Parts: sequence; structure tokens; C-alpha cells
Amino acid sequence: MAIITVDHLRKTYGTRVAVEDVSFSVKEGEVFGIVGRNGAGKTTTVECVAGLRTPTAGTVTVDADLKEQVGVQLQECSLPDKIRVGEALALYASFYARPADWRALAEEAGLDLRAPFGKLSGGQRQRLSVALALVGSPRIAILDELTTGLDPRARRETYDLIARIRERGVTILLVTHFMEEVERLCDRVAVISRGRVRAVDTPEGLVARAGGEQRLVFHTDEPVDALRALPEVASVTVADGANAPEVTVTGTGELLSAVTAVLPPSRTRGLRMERTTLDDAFLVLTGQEES
Ligand SMILES: Nc1ncnc2c1ncn2[C@@H]1O[C@H](COP(=O)(O)OP(=O)(O)OP(=O)(O)O)[C@@H](O)[C@H]1O
Repeated sequence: MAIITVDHLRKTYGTRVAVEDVSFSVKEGEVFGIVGRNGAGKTTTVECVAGLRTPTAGTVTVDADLKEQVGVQLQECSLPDKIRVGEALALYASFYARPADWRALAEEAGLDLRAPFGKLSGGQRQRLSVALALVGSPRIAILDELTTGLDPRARRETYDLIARIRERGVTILLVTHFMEEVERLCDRVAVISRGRVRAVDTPEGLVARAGGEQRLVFHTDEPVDALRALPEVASVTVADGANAPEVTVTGTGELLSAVTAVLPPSRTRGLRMERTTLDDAFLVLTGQEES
């Protein structure tokens, strides 16, 4: 059952259209990603879901008490430098009727309760902002650009934290620029471009939409005509190479096994496999010109 339904959402600021027409629904317990380039309308969309902005047209239905059951972490987490982690969590917990155990939350997020906000690293600040979004024991957590600006290690730690929250059955609406984050965390994702939804699908579904084709590239002096007859193979092209012709085989399914059964790797050189990635899919779906 849908816990969030966004139906033909439109939001304008004066003459500026931030969100043109966005529809999607999120099931309870799902991690739902919203991806798109800068200015695509992602933040405005989730702010409307969180009740922080009023739609110009269309509807947003959230099957939860917005104040008590929806936790929001928006892009920048800013607190006074001197406030300690424990004080911030206790303060936020006091806003809710049934707060979570904030000490346990801090431990789960790897935070020292006594550390002042001003001394936290970027990764610690992000994990604190996630902990603050969760301190009311929400059914829905809205997380906006969690890992922007973090180094790879801090990013991984944040992913682990989100994976643990998800195990508790919290529905997560996640705004991100990172396809790695989508691949690791999201069950489904809406791709937004210029205020419109271009696709809603699983990460694998998005890759498949963008072609989902595999390419094998290698050098060989052997004949390659037999490869053309394989059901997995879509095309075989041969180009001049420095020492031996360069062969490119495209196709789907178990392409590598099918090709190497006919032409063992010992008779090829420099074999490499290329696949459509989620990054490729994102570029296809949002249009390469729109940077
Ligand atoms: N308060 C506002 N007043 C006027 N225009 C706004 C306001 N907030 C956002 N916009 C504009 O609306 C458009 C969508 O902005 P939004 O922040 O929703 O995009 P986004 O996809 O979240 O971008 P980013 O990834 O850069 O955060 C942008 O063109 C932005 O400049």
C-alpha cells in the first residue's frame, strides 16, 4: 500500500517553475530514490511531501502524521558550534510525543555525545543530521543529498547507517546525485528532469531501459564468424588493431560465457567487458544536453 502519493505536483515560485508535473507513489518500507541534475526540482518535491511547501497544483498524500511520523533531513545541517551532539539530540527528542532512544541512535550513528557540533567532521555532521531526522521514531524519513561533499569512506558509513534504518521498516525518501547510492540503497527510483518525471523503476529496470546491452572487446587473429550465430550476440564488428584485429561483440544475457565457449580466452588478448551502467542510464534518461 502506498504511504506517499504525489499526483501531478506542480510548484512555481513567481514565474519560475520549479516542479512542472511530478507523480509517483512510495510503498511502506521502501527506499525510494529521487535523482536528477541540479535544479531539476528534487528538493522542492520532497519539501512538498514533508509539508514544508504548499503545492501550486496537484496533490500530495502522506499516510502518516506529518509532525510526529515524518523525519526530515534537508541539505545543510547547521547548528550552533558549541552545542554538543547529546544536547542537540535531547532537544530534538523533546519536540516529539514518542521520541526514539537518542543515546542508542547516537551510538548507531557512531557519534560521541559530548562532541561539540563545531568539531564534527563532514561525515559526522551528516550522520548527526540523519540521527536528528530519526529522533522522533518516524515512519517516513526524508533525506536530501545525504552524502554530497563526503569522502568515499564517510559516504560508505552513511550508507551503512541508512541500510540499518531500512531494516527497521522505516520508509525512506532519498534525494541524491549519486548513482552508487541508488544502486546500493534504493528499491525504486524516480528520475526527474526539468520538473518532470522521466522514469520510475528499479535501478536494474532503469539500466535495461537505457539499453542494458553488454559489449565485449578483444584482439584476436582467429576467425570470428561463428560468433554471429550465437543467440546472445547482436553484432560483431572487426576493426584493424595494432598487432591483431580488434573485435567488438555486443549482445545480452550470458554473453561472456557464450563467446568464450566458442573462442577460448587463450586465443584472445585484452578481453574486456563493458555494460550499460546506471550512470549511462541516468544520462540517457535526463538528456545529455541538459548540464
Ligand atoms: N525559494 C525559491 N525561490 C525561487 N526559486 C526557487 C526556490 N527554490 C528553488 N527554486 C528554483 O526551482 C528550481 C528547482 O529547485 P530545487 O531546489 O527543487 O532543485 P533540485 O533538483 O533539488 O536541485 P539541487 O540538486 O541543486 O538541490 C531551481 O531552478 C531553483 O533555482
